[in-house]
Formats: sequence, structure tokens, C-alpha cells
Amino acid sequence: MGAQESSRQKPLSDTPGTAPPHQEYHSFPIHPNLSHTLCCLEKSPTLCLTQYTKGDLTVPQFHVNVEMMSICCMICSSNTFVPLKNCLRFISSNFLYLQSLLSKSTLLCSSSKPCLSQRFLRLSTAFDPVPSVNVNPFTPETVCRNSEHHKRKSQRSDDDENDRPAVSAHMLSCYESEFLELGCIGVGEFGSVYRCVKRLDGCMYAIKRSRRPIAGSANEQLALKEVYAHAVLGHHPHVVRYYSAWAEDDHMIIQNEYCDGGSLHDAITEKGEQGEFLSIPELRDLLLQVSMGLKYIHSSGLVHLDIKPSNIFICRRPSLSACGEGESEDDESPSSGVVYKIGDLGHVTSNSSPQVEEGDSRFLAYEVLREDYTHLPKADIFALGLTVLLAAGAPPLSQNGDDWHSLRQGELPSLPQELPAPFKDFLKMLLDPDPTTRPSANALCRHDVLRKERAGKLAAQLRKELNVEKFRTAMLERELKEARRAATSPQQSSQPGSLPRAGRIEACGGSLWRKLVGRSAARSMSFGFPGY
Ligand SMILES: Nc1ncnc2c1ncn2[C@@H]1O[C@H](COP(=O)(O)OP(=O)(O)OP(=O)(O)O)[C@@H](O)[C@H]1O
Ligand SMILES: [Mg+2]
Repeated sequence: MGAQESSRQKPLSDTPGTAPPHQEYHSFPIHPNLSHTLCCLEKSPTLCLTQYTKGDLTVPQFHVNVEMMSICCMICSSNTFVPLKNCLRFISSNFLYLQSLLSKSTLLCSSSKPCLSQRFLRLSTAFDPVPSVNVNPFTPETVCRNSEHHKRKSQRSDDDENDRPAVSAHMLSCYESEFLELGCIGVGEFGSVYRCVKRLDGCMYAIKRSRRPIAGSANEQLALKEVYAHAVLGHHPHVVRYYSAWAEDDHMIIQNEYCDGGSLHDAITEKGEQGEFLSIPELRDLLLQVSMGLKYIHSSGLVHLDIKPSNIFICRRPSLSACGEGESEDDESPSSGVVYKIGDLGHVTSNSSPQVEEGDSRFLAYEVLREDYTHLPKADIFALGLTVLLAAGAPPLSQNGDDWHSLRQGELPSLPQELPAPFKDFLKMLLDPDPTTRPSANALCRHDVLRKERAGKLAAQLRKELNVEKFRTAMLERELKEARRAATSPQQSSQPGSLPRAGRIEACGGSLWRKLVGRSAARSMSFGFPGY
């Protein structure tokens, strides 16, 4: 049997990672240099290695199976383990050469029998127009690898080109067929955002569409950053939830959770028009909730770098994601009745190997402007401090000039409301010119200035509940007394409309029992609160 025929044998279908059964493979000898190249590739992580048997020929195979594409690369008579990224890069950069080998091999192989000593490279015939797969720079593995190779990579500009992620036509879906657009809810620097209902599930989503074509542009990088960050972050009650992303007509489309309260910027503007601003408890609540979101982002090794009112979204109606998955241990139900969520992850970067795209200059920390990236999470804290100032009624921020500098020297602008001294000092700490003095998001979440407010609200709520319970208990005690009296006076049982004795006692005692025993631990604890 010729090599051409043997190469069409399908790999063992039940082996994990086995190539898709519909694929066919051509085989041809590897050029010595190519073989050398393969051997020089890094040794981990390994691709799936399976066995391919045909007659007395047993060869190891490598498969690269990726969603939305399927490139199968089988290296015969070789023990080289090839990392996925390198394998794909190798195939794409040697594509023309491999193609020419492929056509030559058709002639060669039809007349020669394969033997174990001969080296073969088999490529899927379907790989010609297959897109590469992007490498998410924010996954823990990539972050780890990137930080190891950070310095080396920055010196290899030709590699950067190969690393450049892309959005290709193979990632297409159909916005119009899957969504019903209800209206535009926002326009930003990067794109427009639409409120849409997904036809299939009937739920509302915010769909962000890049304004300009993205292929090869800086926008493409921004768009991909946003998608990578969302995908890595998963679900958290104080981060806008991500559902999907795809490219359509060379525009990036991102499907996110719809926040029915719009942005904090909209809320501040609306209040400002009526001469109002957020109250102190509301400011504390805003600060605490956004800190929780930041704590989550920072603990994932990422920084947001574009915290500002127009990138903080409000959910008035608690969504499933707001009270379900991803809830952090220090999270509690919001005291203000709204949930704040951090969105627009277009500037997110990794804290350990940052690639900084400066966000809005009005919110930019001075050290970031000086390209000192050693305390990036604290730049988010600085921007959060300014966000809270704006919500407290501060005048619009400058993009540069004296006002810009004085804010970065720790001077607060004048506000239309008097802030309590501890809260003012607290805000000053967030805006401290020295990033190391600013508290971390984690410290903010635990800070007394923010927690006391919640504790106060909780106490007031518990006091209310306690009063209700006291009233109920008094009613039930009276009912119980009556029931006991009825049990000891037999005449009453014959009265029309009254329950039989035992039944009545059970009705009263049962309801009392259920109410008392069925009480939650929190409620019974509330009886133990001193001073109520
Ligand atoms: N999930 C959402 N729910 C509700 N409104 C949203 C949502 N996402 C975006 N918006 C609205 O669209 C506006 C622009 O969104 P976003 O900030 O994501 O876009 P952008 O182009 O990246 O903006 P920027 O100018 O900050 O770069 C927001 O300020 C907000 O009003
Ligand atoms: Mg934005």
C-alpha cells in the first residue's frame, strides 16, 4: 500500500484529542531543516499524543484540535512534543513551503512505500484557509509565561507580529438573525452599545459594536483585550457579565449583561441637572461596591485602567448574576438597592507584564503618566477616588492644566456638600500622590469607614425585624392563652363555628410552633442583640 493510501487512514477515533473523523491527511517527507525546526521548538506543554497503526507501521501523532478550527499536525517517527502556539505559528509561517512539499509528496509517495525510518509530516488538507487561534494573554498560564519571557519578548519585534491576535472572518455570527435591536443606549470612544433581546432566550443584553472596522487596527487590540479580560474574569456581582463575542463585517461585537440603570455618568448628570448629588451613604455604598469589583479584578492579576463614571454601570433590578454566581464572601446585598458593576474592560492589562493603553486622562494617576507601572492597581484606586468625588458633586475634571496637577498633589476640589471629616480623609487617601499610601481594593472592602455604614444599615434593618417579631410573638402568646382556656372549658367546644378542642389547640399551638421553630438562625440571633 502506498503512503498516500496509508496516510488517509483515520486516527483512532476514541482516543482523547483524536482528530475529527472527517479529516483526511496527506503525507510527505519532512525537509531536514523543518525537522530540525520542529525539534528546536519548546518542549511543553504537550499536545495530544496518540498512536496510529496501519499494518506494522506504528507512529506517534500530534493533534491540535481547536474550537472553530481543526488543524491536525501529525509528526511521524518523532518524539518531539510541540506546544500548540508554536505548532500553529510553525504551520502558518511555513505554509507556502509546506504546500509545495505537499504537492511534491503526492508524486513521491505514490511510488514509494513508507518505512519507519522515514520522517513524515502529515497535514490536514482542510487547513488552507483555517484561521489561527488567539492566545488569551490574561489566562494564568499565559500571564505566567509572559512574565517569564517579558523582557526577551520585548526585544523580538518579529515575533510580536506573529503573536498579534486577530479577529477573522471565521469567527462570524449573525447579529441581526440572533438579536432584536431595541435601541442605542450609549456611544463611547470604541463603539456603540445597543439594547437587544436575544431571539432565542428572550433575555435582554447590551451589545457593543466597534464603530470602525477592526482588522489590523489598534481598535482590534482594544476589542480583543476587552474580550480576553471578560473571558478570564468570569462572573462577579460587581463586574459586568460577558456572554459572547464575535466579528461581523469586520466589526467586533461583544454581548454583555444589560444594566438597566445605565451608567453612573448618566446618573450623576441626571442628578446634577436637578442640583442633586449622591448622599454620603450612597457614596459609601458606591465606593464599597466598586472596591469589591476591583478587588476581584486585581486578585485575578489584572488592572482595569479606565475606571470612571461612564464605565460603571447600574443595575436597579437585581439580575441573576447580581445575586448568584461569583458572589464574594465579603459581599452583602447592597444597602442602596442598586448594584454597581465595573464595565468597559477595553484597557485591562495584566499587572505582572503590563501593556498599558492609557485610559481617560482626566482620571489618570500621575505615576502612570510618568510610565511608572509598578503600582498599577493603585491607579485604579486613584481613578475610583475621582469617580466618587464626581458623584459627590465635584465640578467636571480637567484633562490637563493647573486643576489637573493640583488634584494629583492631593488637593480636593470644592464640593457642594460638606463631607464628614473621616470620609474626606478617606477620599484623600485614595487620591494620595504616593501610590503606596493609597489603600488596596482589598483594604477598601474591609475599611471601617465603608463597613460601618453597612453595619449601621444592618442594625436598623434588624431592629425593624425585631419589632415585627416581638409583635407577632405577643399575638401568638395571646392566641395560645386563649387556646389553653378553650381546652380547659369543655362548653366552648360545642359552640357553633368553633374547632373541635384538639384541632383548635393544634391549630393555635401548631402555627405558633411552626413560626417559632421555623425561624431562621439570623432571626433568633436578633433576639440576643443587646439594647433593642
Ligand atoms: N452593559 C451595559 N448596560 C447598559 N449600558 C451600557 C452597557 N455597556 C455600555 N453601556 C452604555 O454605553 C456607553 C459606552 O459603553 P462603553 O464604555 O463600554 O463603550 P466604549 O466605547 O468603550 O467607551 P469609552 O469611551 O469609555 O472607551 C456607556 O457609557 C453606557 O452608557
Ligand atoms: Mg467606556
